[in-house]
Parts: sequence; C-alpha cells; structure tokens
Amino acid sequence: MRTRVKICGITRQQDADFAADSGADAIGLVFYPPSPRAISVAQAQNVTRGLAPFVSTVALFVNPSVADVSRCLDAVSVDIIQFHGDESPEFCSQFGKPYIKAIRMKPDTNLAQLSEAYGSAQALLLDAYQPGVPGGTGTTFDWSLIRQIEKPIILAGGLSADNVAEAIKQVRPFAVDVSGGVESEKGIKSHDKISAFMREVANA
Ligand SMILES: O=C(O)c1ccccc1N[C@@H]1O[C@H](COP(=O)(O)O)[C@@H](O)[C@H]1O
Repeated sequence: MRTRVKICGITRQQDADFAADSGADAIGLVFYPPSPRAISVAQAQNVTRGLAPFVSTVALFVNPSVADVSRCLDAVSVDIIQFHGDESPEFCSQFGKPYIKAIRMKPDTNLAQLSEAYGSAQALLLDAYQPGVPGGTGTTFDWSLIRQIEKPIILAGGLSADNVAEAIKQVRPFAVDVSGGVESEKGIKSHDKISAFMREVANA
C-alpha cells in the first residue's frame, strides 16, 4: 500500500499549493501560539484558499480550549483535527470531526492501551518525546518501540529525505508526517526538500 504523506506547519499559500502539487495527501496548520509555525485563523483561511481537491487540511492544537477549536472550525475548512497535547479521548471526540491523537513515545508507552483508550481516533500519530516541548522537535525516536496496533499509525518526528525511506522500511506506517525536515527556516517550506521527501517516499 502507498504510504500517505502529511506536510505540517504550513504558513504560506504557495507552500500549501506546492505540497499538494507534489502529491501530499494532507497539509497541517499549527494553531498553537508558542510554535514558530503558528498561524491565526485569518492566515489559515488564506493558506487554504484554492487548495486542490482531495488534499486534506489538518488543524493541529496543543491543549486548546473548546472555544479555540470551535472558532477555528467555524472559519476554516478543516477535515481532520490533530490533538498534540494531553487531551482526553472525551475532549477530542466532542467536535464531531475526525481526529488524530499524537502520542509522544517513551520506552514505557503502551500503544495497545492508548489505541483502545482513543478508540474514536482515526489514527495515532507517533512523535518523539522531549520534555517541555509538545512537538515539532525535529528529532527521531527509537522506532523499535512501535508495536503494530489496529489503528493506522502516522509516523512523525525528525523525518526528512535522508531517513524517511528507512523509516518506512522499518515501521511500515500508514502515513508519514514531516515539518522541520522540509523547511528552509522555521515556518517556511523548502520546495526542493519537499520534492526530495516525496521522491523518497514514492521509492520506499
Ligand atoms: O510544528 C510545530 O511547531 C509543533 C508544535 C507543537 C506540537 C506539534 C508540532 N508539530 C508536529 O510535530 C511533529 C514532528 O515535527 P518534526 O517533523 O519533527 O519537525 C509533526 O507531527 C508536526 O505536525
């Protein structure tokens, strides 16, 4: 099966369009103000304006309020929500939208248990754990910690054109998610790096 690709942390319309034209299945928008890739609802409307059909828009939050999420969903055409903090299954499932739950992997993470707890999630996104930083760390984690679960797995954390083929070979995830690995600077995507990443995924 083809490995799907999500390119996260998009802040500019030209990067969203380039990702879509390059074959990305989803683009991610970060609604987490401390992130260098954070965008406002108004910016998100611009970024997604004219996005090609069949490319999903993922809205990323870290421990948001209900009002934060609702305000975004009311104004932006969001297909999937990505919860990247400590949100409970009840919190995540209240918005009537498909959602992805991010799990920051530690040696004792019990994926089977989490997969059951977040039964309403569409997929689990597995990211590196770094104390005090919720995500977008640009670091990989020990992929041998991953156990196969019923749910689709989205592999994230420090991926780039240099390691994504090996990651796919080892993990066989449903999808890969990249942010820092396709940037020229934080929040600005490198089109050359996106092309190289997409090539590596296609050939993996
Ligand atoms: O991108 C961010 O700034 C960010 C902030 C807070 C939570 C998650 C964030 N990004 C997500 O982190 C992973 C891994 O990113 P990277 O490829 O290692 O840079 C990815 O899922 C992003 O969506």
